[in-house]
Amino acid sequence: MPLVLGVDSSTQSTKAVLVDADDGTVVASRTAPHPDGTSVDPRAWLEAFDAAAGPLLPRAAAVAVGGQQHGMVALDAEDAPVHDALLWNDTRSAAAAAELVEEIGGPAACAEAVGSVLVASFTITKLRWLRDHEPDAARRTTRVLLPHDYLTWHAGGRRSAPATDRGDASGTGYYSAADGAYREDLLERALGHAAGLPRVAGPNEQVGTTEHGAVVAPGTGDNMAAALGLGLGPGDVSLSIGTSGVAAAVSDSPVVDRTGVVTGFADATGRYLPMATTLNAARILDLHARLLGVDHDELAALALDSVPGAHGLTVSPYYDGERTPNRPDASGTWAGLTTATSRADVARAAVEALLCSLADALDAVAQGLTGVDRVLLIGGGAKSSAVQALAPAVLGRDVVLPASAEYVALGAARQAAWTLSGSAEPPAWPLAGTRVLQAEPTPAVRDAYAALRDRAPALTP
Ligand SMILES: Nc1ncnc2c1ncn2[C@@H]1O[C@H](COP(=O)(O)OP(=O)(O)O)[C@@H](O)[C@H]1O
Ligand SMILES: O=C(CO)[C@@H](O)[C@H](O)COP(=O)(O)O
Repeated sequence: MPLVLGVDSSTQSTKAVLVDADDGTVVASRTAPHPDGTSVDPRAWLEAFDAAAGPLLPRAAAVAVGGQQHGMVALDAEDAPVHDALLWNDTRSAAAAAELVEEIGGPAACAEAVGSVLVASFTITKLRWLRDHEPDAARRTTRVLLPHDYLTWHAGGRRSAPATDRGDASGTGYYSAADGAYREDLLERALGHAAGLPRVAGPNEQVGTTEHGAVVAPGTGDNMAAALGLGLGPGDVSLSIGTSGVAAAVSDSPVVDRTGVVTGFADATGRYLPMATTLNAARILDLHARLLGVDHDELAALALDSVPGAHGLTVSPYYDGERTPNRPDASGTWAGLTTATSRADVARAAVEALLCSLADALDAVAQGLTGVDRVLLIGGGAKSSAVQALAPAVLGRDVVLPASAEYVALGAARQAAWTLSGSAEPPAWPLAGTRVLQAEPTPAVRDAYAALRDRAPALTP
């Protein structure tokens, strides 16, 4: 029974799981926090990787990293960062995104070229921002990596050339998943000059070796790793409540959404991963808990003490700007407060707003599918008993709750086991301990949310 290590370097922390390659049983796990903020010195992720994964690495025969998508790791000729990495949720490049979409020929042409209509999350928009706002740093940029590429290179001691995979590459804005090729012309247009890019490895191709002789697998974006960890199949949609809220499904053919709501990413196995992503998710609950002076369990208990619709309190939860809908400059709005509004209502409104926002993302992804058989709920926010209780009510359908686990790290581990085995398919690890959540639908909650959401028109991408 060889052991394999899966690492999730997501927005808020690094999680590492050491797993039995034969059946996916977790034998050890560790975590390390990341700095707060929407721009981060990427070397902080290397430190978090060393703290979380370092002690487990000597026991692993293979390792893979799933990383938060899109982050801009711009390196100079000595491979030192020229600037803090702007993360997927940093909206300062919103104007650059609009500019690039226009230069590429408009939303439809952009979706055709790179699979998605660019918004501020995409790496390419951050490079344009760098060119315009930090020209010296832009001039010194000789190589551009994504967070998972940077960490994968680190795991292999930088002894092999940097590599990426088509899943994470598909979120850059300078890679076409449909064509399986970089659009270096677009990168050059954004940054002002050419820069080195990691080679795009195959889904289970070895890209390096650790100092202990373990196989380094290509890794992927965190959402692609989650799909692999869940074993997402046709008819499945995953809903992840992490820092971002994500609805994702696997598809055999590329998806091109000219409205820009669904991004046409690639998955980690050679297929595609249409997704809709919100910028505000678990942190909606964090904020309301902080304002109420309670922890997450108390927030959930309070929320369950209120009623559907929170006695008229509706929240537009776009606290940190939003991406679905595309409102990078938005902030949060509370509507329907009265002197009778209770703490329980404030908690309830947060959970309902989070779920309504995810329901919009789910609807957008479902539109491109022939049908949705299962909705699977994962991520830190899915641990909330109020989220679990209210999800089927707000979504108006049964929801599958897999056993609480780090599915991004597990997906990375599964890729590591696949790379180690050299077999044609990833190992078949069971998805044990799932529960089906059911509740009476509460459509009025979504109606109230939609009315508040639509008071301000969305920006056209
Ligand atoms: N029991 C809980 N109820 C609600 N939210 C929770 C709970 N446990 C953790 N969280 C929230 O989940 C988030 C972390 O989720 P995670 O999926 O690890 O995020 P990311 O992958 O973006 O780093 C944090 O914002 C945290 O406060
Ligand atoms: O930008 C996206 C997807 O396009 C985000 O989903 C990031 O990949 C960050 O993920 P989490 O840290 O929330 O898991």
